Amino acid sequence: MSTPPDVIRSAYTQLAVTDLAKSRWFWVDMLGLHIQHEDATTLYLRGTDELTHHSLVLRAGPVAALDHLAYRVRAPEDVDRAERFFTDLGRPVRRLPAGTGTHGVGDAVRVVDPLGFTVEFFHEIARGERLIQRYDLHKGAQIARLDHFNICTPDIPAAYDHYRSLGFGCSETIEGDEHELYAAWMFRKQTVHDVAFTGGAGPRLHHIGMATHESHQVLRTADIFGSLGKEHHIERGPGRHGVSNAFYVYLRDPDGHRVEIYTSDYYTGDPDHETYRWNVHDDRRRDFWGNAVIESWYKEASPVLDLDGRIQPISEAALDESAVTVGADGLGIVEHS
Ligand SMILES: O=S(=O)(O)c1ccc(O)c(O)c1
Ligand SMILES: [Ca+2]
Ligand SMILES: [Fe+2]
Repeated sequence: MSTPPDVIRSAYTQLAVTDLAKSRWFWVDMLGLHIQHEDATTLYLRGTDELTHHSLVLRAGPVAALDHLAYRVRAPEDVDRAERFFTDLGRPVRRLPAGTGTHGVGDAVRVVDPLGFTVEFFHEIARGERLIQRYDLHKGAQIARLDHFNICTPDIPAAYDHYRSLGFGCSETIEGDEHELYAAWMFRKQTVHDVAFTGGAGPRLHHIGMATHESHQVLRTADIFGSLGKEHHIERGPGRHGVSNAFYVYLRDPDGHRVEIYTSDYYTGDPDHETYRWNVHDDRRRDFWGNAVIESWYKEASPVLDLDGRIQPISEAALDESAVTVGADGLGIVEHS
């Protein structure tokens, strides 16, 4: 296997949206993302702490779908490494020299990875002016930055193996009594995850996680949607995660794309960082206070496009976490002293 690219972090998501004006209302007016650039068909957005051009691209299209995920790599040579790595895997690969891909991004390569997701690897990207202390421009959810991608895939062990081959660490897992893998959180930057896997039919995008600095911004997000009678966009939470320990709320945008407003996870940067493993019967794993996970959160997700913009066919999952029940007493089977 050839040398993998040196991935720094999850960097941006490009979504296809069916009504750019409605998406602008949700992502800019309500969530407060900063418009770095826009044209008739596309919005380029970023959070207050982000110094690169964008972390979310919304492009008008006929079908709501994930166009591609994008990871930033450490050096220009890592774009070549990515091209070679996925070519050697026999995967579809398309080089996008500077000026031919996403506005603001330089030389890049897009691949369809072994899980069926269209993924871009780039190094060069235009800079954005520093908004970190422009509190006068921090609006809505006051999102600081993109934190992670969460993808639905039917074969969690295969997803784990693929991302391990790209040098990702594993911070936490959800496992069955026989250690079958239901979910995993994997990282390159030194926090809980850049990517996580939710078991289910796939390839589909489960959600993008956007980080705020404080839990009061998560609560404020829910309050803003409630204030405007738009509470139907709130799908799950606010609450405290077991996995990651983050405080969260999940929203659905006008196309049904899921976004998580997420804050306060933890450092994972030491070389001997150990994976924390949850039992699938522990009902604190996904919500630390034992609140149930709404069915739509397990079942609904966005389809993904291939390199030519066609919807990728999906395969059904072998394991279904939502079908796993906790103990009869309502307590997690894993008894805690
Ligand atoms: O619900 S989980 O606690 O498993 C969870 C943890 C971290 C996340 O980013 C997430 O989306 C979900
Ligand atoms: Ca319980
Ligand atoms: Fe998440």
